[in-house]
Amino acid sequence: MDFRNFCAFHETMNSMSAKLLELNYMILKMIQEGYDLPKHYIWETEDMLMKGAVYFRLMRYKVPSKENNKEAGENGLVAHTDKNTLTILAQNDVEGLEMQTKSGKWIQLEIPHNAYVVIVAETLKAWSNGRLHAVNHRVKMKGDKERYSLGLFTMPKEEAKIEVPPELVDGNTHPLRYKPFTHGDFIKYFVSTLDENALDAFAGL
Ligand SMILES: O=C(O)CCC(=O)C(=O)O
Ligand SMILES: [Fe+2]
Repeated sequence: MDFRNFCAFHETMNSMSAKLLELNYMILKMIQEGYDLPKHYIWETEDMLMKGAVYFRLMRYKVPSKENNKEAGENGLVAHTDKNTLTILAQNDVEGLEMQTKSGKWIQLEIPHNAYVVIVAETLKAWSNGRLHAVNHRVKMKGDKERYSLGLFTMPKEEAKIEVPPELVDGNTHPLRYKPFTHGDFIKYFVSTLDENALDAFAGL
């Protein structure tokens, strides 16, 4: 890539990440409005859930080799839940992203051209008192085309205390599921255990 092309590419990536970040904030706001939370939460929750690092990643998935192809295409990304707040993904028109239903079945997404996928991550699940589901997902490559995806991942600050708003707690239908925790402690615990259910360690009172 020559320098001029590189600058144009850089500019496109910058304006795309800015737009996706805006969309990320907009979705969070819609979630809060959907729960009918008092207005002051909009700022407080943004501060709690969105003011840390923002990662914008381009991912490349190679065409599976012949041997792997025979074994139903093991290339891709292992099953996981995201550990940030909200993830927004875009892809070139090569499918491969799969989501696991609550009953354990894997479904391959058919993502329309130019569409985005929004994934609720673990911290947002905790904040919502488990009302929002952080879906288990993976990438399985099968065909003969490379797949590219672009992801924007928003995260709380390390020291941000994740607390369920009292409005989302209801003794009968939604008792408090997570004690307040800092995002840094959650990530430290996850990195040291690599336990996909790390959030459970912050459950209970
Ligand atoms: O590439 C994709 O579609 C998914 C990527 C992903 O799940 C991740 O990076 O956490
Ligand atoms: Fe993910």
